[in-house]
Amino acid sequence: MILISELNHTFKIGKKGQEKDIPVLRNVNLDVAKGEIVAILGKSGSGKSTLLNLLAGFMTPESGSIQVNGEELVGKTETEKANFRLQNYGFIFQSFQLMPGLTAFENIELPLKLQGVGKQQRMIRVKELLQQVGLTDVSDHYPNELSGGQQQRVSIARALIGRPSILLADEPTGSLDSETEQEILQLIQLLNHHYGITFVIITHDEEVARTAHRQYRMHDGAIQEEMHYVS
Ligand SMILES: Nc1ncnc2c1ncn2[C@@H]1O[C@H](COP(=O)(O)OP(=O)(O)OP(=O)(O)O)[C@@H](O)[C@H]1O
Repeated sequence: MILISELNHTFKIGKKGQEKDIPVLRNVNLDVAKGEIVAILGKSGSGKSTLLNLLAGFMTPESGSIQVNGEELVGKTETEKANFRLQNYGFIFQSFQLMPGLTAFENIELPLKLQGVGKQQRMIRVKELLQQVGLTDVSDHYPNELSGGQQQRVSIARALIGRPSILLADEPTGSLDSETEQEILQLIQLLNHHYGITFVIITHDEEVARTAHRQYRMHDGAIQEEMHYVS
């Protein structure tokens, strides 16, 4: 489903003519099968966000290949990449990124509204998602009237609105206490199990990584799959 091969990326910083190269990803290889939860672990600065940004198509790598659902992402135009994202990906962020002036229902509904989907269809789909993430009772609450865990549930429902096959999550439980973190991790597992959604989760939290089927660890821009031996 996702096949990243020989991916390299270098940032250039500093004044024109005196640029300095910052190599950030070195020969990264990674694969994610359909229906898997894969965690990418690593300390701050190891290159996790850069890898996620490349996988999302927000940046172009210096070299290498990123194939998703059989399509090569590297070389696509910005418009092609935007369409590709709409069709394949949903995003979850540490900071939820909800619109404060919209209710839970309206936040989830917004992407469909922007795509011009009719009211009747929007109602059906949003109600279905509210139920899936367990928020039916608070659908008319504004983000500041919801707990952190509930806000993250809204953002997960919003990420699912376009029926993506892959959710890309950047520290999805990073702003939550450990009890709420467990609830969100259980929701991720439920969505994976019942609806076959593939998850790529970047995190520095070993607890989060344990919910994944497989883990990769990044260190100074290099990546290695963690091996688990059963004694
Ligand atoms: N736009 C940029 N220009 C130059 N250097 C950058 C840029 N973005 C990231 N870097 C550098 O690349 C390295 C990897 O950063 P990245 O954000 O990918 O790490 P990370 O593992 O996600 O860290 P964190 O967990 O703190 O978010 C760091 O040394 C960072 O300073």
